[in-house]
Amino acid sequence: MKWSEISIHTTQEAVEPISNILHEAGASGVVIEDPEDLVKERTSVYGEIYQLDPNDYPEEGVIVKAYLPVTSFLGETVEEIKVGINNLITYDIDLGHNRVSISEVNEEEWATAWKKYYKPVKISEKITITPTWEDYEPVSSDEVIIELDPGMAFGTGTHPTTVMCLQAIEKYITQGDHVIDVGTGSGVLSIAAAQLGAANVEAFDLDEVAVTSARLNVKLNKVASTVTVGQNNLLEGIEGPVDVIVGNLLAEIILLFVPDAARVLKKDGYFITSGIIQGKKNDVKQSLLQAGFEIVETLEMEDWVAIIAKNSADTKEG
Ligand SMILES: C[S@@+](CC[C@H](N)C(=O)[O-])C[C@H]1O[C@@H](n2cnc3c(N)ncnc32)[C@H](O)[C@@H]1O
Repeated sequence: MKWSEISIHTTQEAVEPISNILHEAGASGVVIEDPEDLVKERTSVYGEIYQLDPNDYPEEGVIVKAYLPVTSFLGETVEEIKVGINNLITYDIDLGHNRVSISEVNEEEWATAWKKYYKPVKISEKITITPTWEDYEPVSSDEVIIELDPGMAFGTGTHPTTVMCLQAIEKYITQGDHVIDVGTGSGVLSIAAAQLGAANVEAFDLDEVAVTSARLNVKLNKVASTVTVGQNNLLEGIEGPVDVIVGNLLAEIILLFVPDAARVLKKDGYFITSGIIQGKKNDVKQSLLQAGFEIVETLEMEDWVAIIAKNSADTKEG
């Protein structure tokens, strides 16, 4: 099959919404070329992304690439993508150069294009994420290794919003917890929660591709007895009480389900939210406080913010 590579030169802030648009348009995965990856402070403390070639990266801005099968609808799909990206301006998202280019690649190039970017990465004190094709040997006995096939849904584990969620999961989840993961993508956060001792994890995503991908990754990591994956819109129709809710979604989407999170969480349960750009941090904080949450920690990485909030209100169920 022939593949077309769509490449968008944009900003760090726009990477996540553009990735979502590409997924919605049928891209089976997204590659992010961010020059900051070449100089990340992770190198000494939290491992490194090996063998990155500076020639693959832009001098400034970020390049987001995705691969679309060449069909007779390709022209329309590309137009839809461009319109979707331009609409992001209405959410105050800086698009930078916003240069979109298309080129054709063959199947072989497509397969290797992926592999060159994904290497084992140590994300936090305990968690290392490794792509399925790498043979990774644990360095210590308590290391938590998550194997992911990143080619299918959002969540290679290395995006700053995911990294902060994983660090918060490691800190706030305790043995036996019941956890809900809203917008599971590749399932990475649910797998981490299960491996760190959660007794029960419910993972939800609106996108069918993500549900399939998360199920596959859950099986691959042998946590299917703890993690169930289902298609659902946010927390609609979900009952608690649970100990922890994690949601790595854009601020605009988090704001839609803050009251539901308070309803479903136990008193003193944690709501780990990420995917928030700096400019939207206070809106999310205010909404959390209004719903009866107490803010216990705010994490920041690049332009992104994660907020960990504790439910001070009693739930109906709990
Ligand atoms: C930024 S990705 C996060 C993926 C993964 N949890 C991670 O941290 O890497 C957001 C995910 O939320 C999903 N999503 C978006 N809107 C949603 C909704 N209304 N209900 C459930 N999932 C949604 C998207 O399909 C996508 O998989």
